[in-house]
Amino acid sequence: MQIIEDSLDQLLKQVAIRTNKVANRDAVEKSVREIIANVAENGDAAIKDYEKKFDNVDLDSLQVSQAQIDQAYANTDKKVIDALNLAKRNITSFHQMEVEDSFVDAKQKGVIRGEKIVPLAAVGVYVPGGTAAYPSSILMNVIPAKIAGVKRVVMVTPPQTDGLNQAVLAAAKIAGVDEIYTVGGAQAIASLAFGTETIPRVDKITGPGNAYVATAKKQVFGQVDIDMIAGPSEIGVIAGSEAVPSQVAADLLSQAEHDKMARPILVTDDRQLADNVSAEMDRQVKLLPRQEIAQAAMDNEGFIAVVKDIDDAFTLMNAVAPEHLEVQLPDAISYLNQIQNAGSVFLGFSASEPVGDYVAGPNHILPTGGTARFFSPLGVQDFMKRTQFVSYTRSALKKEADAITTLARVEGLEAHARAIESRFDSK
Ligand SMILES: NC(=O)c1ccc[n+]([C@@H]2O[C@H](COP(=O)([O-])OP(=O)(O)OC[C@H]3O[C@@H](n4cnc5c(N)ncnc54)[C@H](O)[C@@H]3O)[C@@H](O)[C@H]2O)c1
Ligand SMILES: N[C@H](CO)Cc1c[nH]c[nH+]1
Ligand SMILES: [Zn+2]
Repeated sequence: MQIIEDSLDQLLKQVAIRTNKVANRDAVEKSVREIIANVAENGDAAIKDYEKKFDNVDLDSLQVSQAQIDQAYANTDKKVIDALNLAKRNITSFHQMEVEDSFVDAKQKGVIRGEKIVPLAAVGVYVPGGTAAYPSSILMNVIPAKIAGVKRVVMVTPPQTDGLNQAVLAAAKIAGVDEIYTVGGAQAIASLAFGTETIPRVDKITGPGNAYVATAKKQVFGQVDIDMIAGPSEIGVIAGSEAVPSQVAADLLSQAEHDKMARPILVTDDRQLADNVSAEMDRQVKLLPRQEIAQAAMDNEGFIAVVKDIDDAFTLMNAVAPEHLEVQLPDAISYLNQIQNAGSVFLGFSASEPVGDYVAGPNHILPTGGTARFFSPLGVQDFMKRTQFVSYTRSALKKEADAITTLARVEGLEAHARAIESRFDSK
């Protein structure tokens, strides 16, 4: 990967240029807009056309039957089922800690105030499936939704030319998905946002995907809620001279292999480590089955930055705001409060990123493209909404009536003031 060694100011400028490339984004946005409009107008027929065009599959039916799901579960290797169940246990125990409670406050005489938290009624979860299958992303999407209490979890995933992926269907059964439709890309997002003859319209769409999926979610936001922009994977590693080059390289490649647009970044204060990691990546990438994808990500999106010291490394990484951040430094946990922007953080030499992809328990559906500045990991809160309520007795209202009517008249809203005063008119 390209190594850049410069002052912090220059490196910050480079990061801004690299992470704000618009050329590619414009082309994707245009084609996604067309796909969404076509699906909104032509429903299932448009979906089937796109599935032929992009995934090379002729679809008769879009929905997967319960019998197909049960059969897939029976076909799946017990070792895979056991691993999925272990992941499920850890994801469940972690996400149960996120549950928030409703509250009621009755401290003021005659006034009751509160906030009621309810699950969303129907959500659509996107499970990627273009160049790899993602059973783990089903668990990450669906377990928090079910903990929240969502009744209708609708899963969409691209169809495959060689039939449905059996581990994906098995994971859907383990996670408790309610309905599955084989549709992918922007057309899947459009179908969940607008509804078609077969696919129900949902209240919110969650889940990761490639640039087409992430862009489509952005475009349908408002018609439907979305969780975040969870696009092509990213890994930032901050490492010093104590890190092992072959391990740093392996971790960077673990995310590079997701997508040609994935982004592996190393920031270090040690030029020798930078050279060694670069050489290791060149060696290791040739040994990977997904070499072509990982190499493209390294060439197009990846870089190694050499900074003056570790404080500068954190400043630069906070500007990148990576989806995943590994801190490969001694006493890594002591750096936690230097991290402002990252989707998920992996502390220490053994916390290799894939531990979080599969089993640790925190969610692996995470913000990308610099959006970790303001988005959070997917969680139980994403599947719940809040409604607030108040109740006043007449005498409690009387005490505050003057303040209400004063504020209403300051805003020129006479009807508001009279609504309050009508409670005290003598008739
Ligand atoms: N950020 C996260 O939390 C997270 C988690 C897991 C995976 N991911 C990312 O998910 C992505 C998975 O990507 P994938 O491609 O394997 O599967 P995907 O399901 O996201 O995308 C496949 C779909 O893309 C559409 N598509 C492909 N080329 C197109 C084109 N030229 N025009 C219009 N549509 C087109 C097709 O409809 C296809 O069904 C990767 O980028 C990976 O890094 C991100
Ligand atoms: N690293 C991905 C999130 O960017 C999640 C994943 C699923 N399977 C393997 N990895
Ligand atoms: Zn991964």
